[in-house]
Amino acid sequence: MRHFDLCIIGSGSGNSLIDESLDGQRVALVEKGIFGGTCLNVGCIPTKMYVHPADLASTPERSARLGVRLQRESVDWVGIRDRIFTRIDAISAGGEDWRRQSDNVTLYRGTGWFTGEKRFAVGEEEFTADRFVIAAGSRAVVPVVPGLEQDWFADGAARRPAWAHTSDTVMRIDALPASMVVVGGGYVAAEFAHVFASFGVDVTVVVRGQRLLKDEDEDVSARFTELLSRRVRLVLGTSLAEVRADADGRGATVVGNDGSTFSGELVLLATGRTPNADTLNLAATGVKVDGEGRVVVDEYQRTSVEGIFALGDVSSPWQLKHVANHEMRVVKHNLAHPEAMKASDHRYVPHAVFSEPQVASVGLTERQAREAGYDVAVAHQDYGSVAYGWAMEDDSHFAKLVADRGTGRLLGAHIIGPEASVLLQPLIQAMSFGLGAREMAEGQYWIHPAMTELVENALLALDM
Ligand SMILES: Cc1cc2nc3c(=O)[nH]c(=O)nc-3n(C[C@H](O)[C@H](O)[C@H](O)COP(=O)(O)OP(=O)(O)OC[C@H]3O[C@@H](n4cnc5c(N)ncnc54)[C@H](O)[C@@H]3O)c2cc1C
Ligand SMILES: NC(=O)c1ccc[n+]([C@@H]2O[C@H](COP(=O)([O-])OP(=O)(O)OC[C@H]3O[C@@H](n4cnc5c(N)ncnc54)[C@H](O)[C@@H]3O)[C@@H](O)[C@H]2O)c1
Repeated sequence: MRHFDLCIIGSGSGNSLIDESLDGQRVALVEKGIFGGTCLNVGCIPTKMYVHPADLASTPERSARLGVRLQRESVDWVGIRDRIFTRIDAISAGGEDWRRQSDNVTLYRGTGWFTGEKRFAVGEEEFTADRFVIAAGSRAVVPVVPGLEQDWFADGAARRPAWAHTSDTVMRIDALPASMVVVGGGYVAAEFAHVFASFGVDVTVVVRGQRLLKDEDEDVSARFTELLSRRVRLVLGTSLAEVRADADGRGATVVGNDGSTFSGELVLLATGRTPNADTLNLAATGVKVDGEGRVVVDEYQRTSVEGIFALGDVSSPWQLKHVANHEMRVVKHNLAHPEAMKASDHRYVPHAVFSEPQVASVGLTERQAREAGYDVAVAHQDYGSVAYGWAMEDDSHFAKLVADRGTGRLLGAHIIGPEASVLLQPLIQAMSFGLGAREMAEGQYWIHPAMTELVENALLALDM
């Protein structure tokens, strides 16, 4: 049986582990799907390559109130799609070729699973390795309701009806549908609702709760829900009970728990992602999994088995690429320096939702801070209160800061509005490096009249 020094399962963030620090080691890299993983092929990168044209396509909606009347003439879906995937597919193929050519890496293409203690199989081949890194990611969850078959969405499935999609397939459709129903109220629903509504599709979003982006600070989530409802048909408080394919096969009808029905040429299931840990037969090698289906890791990304690490969506409660990348760098260090391991830093993990409007957030919401017992100061600053916001005639967006009067430091920062993901970054920096809110506001120049004055004024508005 073949033996490796290291086996990496998953070519997303796992592929980035391989560099000159592994020269001279025999490495097995196992990948069952498109080379390069979720972010590159079906996640962050293509979605944002659609979001930017969508921002442009929706400009007429925003510019008219400033006296600039524009018209969206047309959206060349096929042109946009092919531009995006010609670029991405080439990166994926190039990355795969590069790995095939490396002297010390053996690329296994297929689904792998553990067959024993540090023993692994891919198809007919079985091998052992001294060390493993489990970087197998997550997959879209398909609700178990009548009318949806789980098999349609399995790897390489051919039977899926043309109307049924998850984020894995919806970006490659042949033509824009006239109408679509999005099920879910999280990141994927928010981003694709923006993309398709901007491109002229009649979008209905069906959410089981009362708000979209329910894990955001309540003020942000409430404002986002209100603003998106101006752009799409938003149906709140309705659980998915059934999906009925239309008789002519050209669409489907989503049925809510109260019997309400919503029809679309396309149905996008945006109902979360689950770790792929359950597909790896981890019990055979003794790696523990928690109640949420995630591989259990400690702060050094070590699993319950010595020499087996895990990183990214398969083990992390944050299903975010910057978290997977951070954990990958930690694992890379810990593989090379077992005597001086580094811990992952999950203190201030930010995220952004690239919808219209954008939302970005880090740290505690106001409710979480109060429940944790802090002496909480809160500042709420409207975009429209600073000079650049006047230029935009903004009346919808804001930044909200949550701080601890005890230490003078920020506990959380939440922004909804244009470039929220960029405006948040200095606040992430302040929290990460322990900079006090007042010091941050007063200890530097803020360019006038840039939008960053929103952050300056929010900091100054904290009553501390
Ligand atoms: C639509 C969408 C948009 C997103 N946008 C953003 C964003 O804007 N910003 C952000 O931070 N995050 C975003 N994410 C999340 C981000 O893509 C993930 O957090 C990240 O890609 C996870 O990386 P990973 O390395 O853990 O897993 P992956 O990149 O998924 O890699 C895991 C790999 O393992 C392979 N694999 C799994 N099981 C096996 C097996 N048994 N045998 C062989 N191979 C196996 C899979 O095929 C896959 O290629 C988005 C996700 C989606 C779905
Ligand atoms: N910009 C980004 O960083 C970005 C973008 C897209 C995805 N992602 C990552 O991918 C993950 C998956 O995104 P997502 O939007 O699918 O998940 P999510 O967890 O953000 O949202 C899932 C939504 O589906 C609803 N839901 C779940 N089960 C349901 C059911 N049976 N019936 C009806 N509704 C149901 C939930 O209430 C929630 O509104 C995110 O958690 C995020 O980490 C990140």
